[in-house]
Amino acid sequence: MKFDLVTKDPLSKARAGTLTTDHGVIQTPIFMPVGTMGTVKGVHQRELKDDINPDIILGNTYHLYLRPQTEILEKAGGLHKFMNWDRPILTDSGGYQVYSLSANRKIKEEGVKFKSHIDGSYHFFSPESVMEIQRTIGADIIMAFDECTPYPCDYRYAKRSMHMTHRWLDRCITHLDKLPFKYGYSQAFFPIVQGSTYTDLRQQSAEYIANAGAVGNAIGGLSVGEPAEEMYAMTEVVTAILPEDKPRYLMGVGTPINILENIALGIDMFDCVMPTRNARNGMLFTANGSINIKNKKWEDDFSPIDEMGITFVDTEYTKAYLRHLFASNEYLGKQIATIHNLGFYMWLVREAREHIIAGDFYAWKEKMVKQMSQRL
Ligand SMILES: Cc1ccc(CCc2c3nc[nH]c3cc3c(=O)[nH]c(N)nc23)cc1
Repeated sequence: MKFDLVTKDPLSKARAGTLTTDHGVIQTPIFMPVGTMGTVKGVHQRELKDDINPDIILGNTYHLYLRPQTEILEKAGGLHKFMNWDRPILTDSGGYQVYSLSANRKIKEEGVKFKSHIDGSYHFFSPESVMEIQRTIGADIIMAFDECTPYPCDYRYAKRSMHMTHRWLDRCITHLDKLPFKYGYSQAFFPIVQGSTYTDLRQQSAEYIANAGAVGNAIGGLSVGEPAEEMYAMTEVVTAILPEDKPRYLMGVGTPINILENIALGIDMFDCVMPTRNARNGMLFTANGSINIKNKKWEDDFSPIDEMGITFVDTEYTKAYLRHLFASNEYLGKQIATIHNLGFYMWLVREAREHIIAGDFYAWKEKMVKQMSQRL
């Protein structure tokens, strides 16, 4: 995998880049739609390509391991073939999902024992086993097996957990070196910085991850409920240490404003469940703030969903119609809102890229942050 930095912004640490993988090119800054179970919920792969056009989507090791299970994915020739998506895919390693989804899990040095949220059966993830699972899923970018510390968490716990994440990282790398690619294309491996919201731990973890010399690096342990200011402060500390010539992925972030602020701090890749999850709840993001389409005030508003929207739903349907679909619990409503929100997130990061290249990103960012803070 190759990463070329196209340009840098004079007034911030924002960068525009191009990431080349065996399944295609990724223009950064990029937003990666979450496709947990091998689908971006409610959106056909054809709509995804034609109307939202993300350079890369995310899959989930935890979910795919439990269902359809790795042997099915292997028989299919990997996740790309299974879901008929021939562009890049990134999979998370499953640690975070065990911590956030499984009722009772036991984290030990060896790995994590957990109960399936589907049928209650017991399973065990280790750095070695999730490297094998991610080889079989076949994503273009795979993540290290880490422990995402909860927020808040005390210093001692954060320190112990960070050192275990570093030992797990070494085990991932050692094991990965023994596992050939399964489907004839290469897979890039990203380690993950932890350290909770403690500056000294974040610096230690960033140094350790930078020394691993991977082709890309991720920042974990954030977007777990901490105040935005703490998220920005930790991002600043870590991006000062991570190598400039490698892509930086801030996991689980975030709102449109979080994304612009973190682009200014030198982040290149983002993922978040908000555009898809909030869409299913009738919450629409726009350049002028957010809209709760279920609100009665839209029931006779026959204006387009979003005059400045970039997807077909924005101009082909009215606010009144979309509100009606939500009021009647019609699943077309969720589909329309999902396409709108993902289209808005793609527009936002593409606009950011253009302004970084034009050299006026900082002023544009300040204007957008104000504009998007409105409640419509
Ligand atoms: C499909 C998919 C869903 C979600 C993710 C990212 C999930 C995610 C976080 N989400 C919010 N904060 C997060 C922190 C971490 C983290 O520290 N480590 C890992 N491995 N994942 C995180 C990746 C892929």
